[in-house]
Amino acid sequence: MFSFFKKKSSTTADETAQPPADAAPEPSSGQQVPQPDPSSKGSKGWLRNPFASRDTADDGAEPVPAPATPAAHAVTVVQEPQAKPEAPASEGDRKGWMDRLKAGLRKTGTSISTIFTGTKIDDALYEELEDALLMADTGVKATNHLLQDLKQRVKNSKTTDPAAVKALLADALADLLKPLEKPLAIGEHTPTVIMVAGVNGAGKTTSIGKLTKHLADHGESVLLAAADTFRAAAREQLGVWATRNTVEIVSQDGGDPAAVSFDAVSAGRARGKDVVLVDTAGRLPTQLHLMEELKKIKRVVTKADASAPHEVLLVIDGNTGQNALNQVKAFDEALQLTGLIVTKLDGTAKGGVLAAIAQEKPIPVYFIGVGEKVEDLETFNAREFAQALLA
Ligand SMILES: Nc1nc2c(ncn2[C@@H]2O[C@H](COP(=O)(O)OP(=O)(O)OP(=O)(O)O)[C@@H](O)[C@H]2O)c(=O)[nH]1
Repeated sequence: MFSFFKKKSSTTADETAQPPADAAPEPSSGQQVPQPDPSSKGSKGWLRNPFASRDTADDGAEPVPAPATPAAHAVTVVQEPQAKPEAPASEGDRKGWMDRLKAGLRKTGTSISTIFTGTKIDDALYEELEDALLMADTGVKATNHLLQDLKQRVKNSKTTDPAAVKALLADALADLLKPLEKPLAIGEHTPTVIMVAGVNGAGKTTSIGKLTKHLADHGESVLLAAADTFRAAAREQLGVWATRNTVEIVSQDGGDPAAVSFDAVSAGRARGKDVVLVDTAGRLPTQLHLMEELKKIKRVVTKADASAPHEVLLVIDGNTGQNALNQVKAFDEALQLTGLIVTKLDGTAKGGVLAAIAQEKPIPVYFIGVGEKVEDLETFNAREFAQALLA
């Protein structure tokens, strides 16, 4: 069931001809780095990159962009995705995921579901529902929208059974969430560069790891950029995922995260990778200098590849409820987000935040996480989510 769309590459013959001459600078003397294996697709072990030693790393200046081939700047023609998700899931996978999703969302859903156990549809029921939705961090706007929509549906259906109202609420919720449903598309660009941001501990590295596994399992070549240069543990954590999935990683102790990102994207181009995933350090939107640093990473990625980043994802922790909506707004203003990953929906009573996002800042939710295991990250489906929430 985990899926992404593989678009046809719009890369021209010229683009694929040769990487820019300086896209793969030599490591500085003294640095111990293995050389990349050009035939690394499917090779064993991951290769520490030889690109992390650019002298642009710590001088504060933005790295000089690699001179791209003329064709690399050509306008890319978007081709229709081959509208079939990779790796259709078996029925067993699907059932397993729905069970995990239901179990994960139980805390949010229980308080809403119990409202429909009475015998009458009256003002008291709607008031209780309003409270429950607000408690689930659905937010005032989305709660009002859902109540209005639900009352209309109840009127149209002429039902007098509270249990039927629950099913109508699931429909209203699914319709509200529908605009958030969008698959991650890769393959239109080589590589597809995905930058990942979020506050500390939101689940960025874990989600990147899970995503890497899914992509690698589907034969996509992935290169990871450990652009969290502050925290050694974060780099190590990403390194573990790289090892586990036998993908390459560009990593550097300290230094400038923008330089690491530049090197990774340049390496990704030079080595013809399908996907480059850039893991950035956690930060709060109120830490303005760190938000400026994120903007710089994005600018510098564009210098390495004029069309990149192709996706800018924000990872949000579902437990943070309404605050997650504020994060979406703030990070979007800084980075112009293209998608979200919502983690830790397991065990939270605040799963309603997705409705608030749909109502106030409908940025696509590519994936949701309901646990720490690799199979606990899945594509977002509005109807499934609404059904699981009110199960
Ligand atoms: N329960 C649960 N835990 C999760 C989920 N996703 C991530 N985690 C856990 O959340 C914790 C933080 O995850 P990280 O991936 O390290 O978060 P991060 O955003 O990279 O953290 P920083 O690099 O410090 O900003 C880890 O213990 C993960 O196992 C999820 O969907 N559910």
